[in-house]
Amino acid sequence: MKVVGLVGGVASGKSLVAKRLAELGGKILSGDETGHAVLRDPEVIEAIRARWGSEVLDSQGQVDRPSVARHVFGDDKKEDRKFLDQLTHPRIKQKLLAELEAHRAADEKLVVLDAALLLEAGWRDLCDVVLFVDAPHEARLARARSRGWSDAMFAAREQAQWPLEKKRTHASAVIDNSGTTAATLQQVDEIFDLLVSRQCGR
Ligand SMILES: CC(C)(COP(=O)(O)OP(=O)(O)OC[C@H]1O[C@@H](n2cnc3c(N)ncnc32)[C@H](O)[C@@H]1O)[C@@H](O)C(=O)NCCC(=O)NCCS
Ligand SMILES: Nc1ncnc2c1ncn2[C@@H]1O[C@H](COP(=O)(O)OP(=O)(O)OP(=O)(O)O)[C@@H](O)[C@H]1O
Repeated sequence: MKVVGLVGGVASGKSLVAKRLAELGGKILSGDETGHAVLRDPEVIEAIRARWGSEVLDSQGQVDRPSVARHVFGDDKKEDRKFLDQLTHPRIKQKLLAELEAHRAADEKLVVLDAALLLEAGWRDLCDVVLFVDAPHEARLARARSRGWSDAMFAAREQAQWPLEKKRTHASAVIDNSGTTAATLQQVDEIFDLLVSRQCGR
């Protein structure tokens, strides 16, 4: 089984690449979705309530993510972000490991780990290869706007991550998503062929 990690800037196209790899037979693990599951853990909810108060919980007692986001993204919020990362990242890794083991047991050929913070969180060792999805700042900003993010939200999340050049140097290959989606999907197909098909004896 090959595990492919996807990294890149905010709104660079990681989900687009992941979706194509899934169409080609890969199984997707999402760092964001696994993080959301961790926020439903009662121990995590209690730690969050103790730090920021009941106002970050909704009427069902679940974590209200936009409220937590306001506490952790921003230049002056490093300590709060560190708190959240230390609370969630080990639990996310544990879940990812369990899912990887289940896929290995089912003899899956390819698993895709779509996780913006894969490198920052120290999950590189879960992957055989890491692909960096590249797109210019302006395109990413425009794509983020079209999914409802303000420019401030975009900048604050970007600043909370490694600089893109640093991410790129830790990747095994780069996918250029500065053009049409068709051009990107073509690159994904080629990489998939290298990763899986040829090794399966075709
Ligand atoms: C802060 C939270 C509550 C905001 O939730 P929200 O629904 O608005 O965002 P979502 O989880 O979908 O993440 C969207 C993007 O934000 C960025 N992001 C999320 N968490 C972080 C972080 N701790 N540091 C830097 N960037 C982050 C990533 O680019 C991610 O792809 C949530 O992201 C969270 O619990 N983060 C900590 C866990 C984590 O690191 N998750 C990402 C794993 S890849
Ligand atoms: N080549 C492209 N041309 C036009 N739109 C694109 C292209 N690639 C991605 N998009 C659009 O840009 C947005 C962001 O893409 P996507 O969700 O794949 O990025 P992401 O890296 O997974 O984002 P994040 O991790 O920040 O959630 C989506 O709305 C997607 O449809």
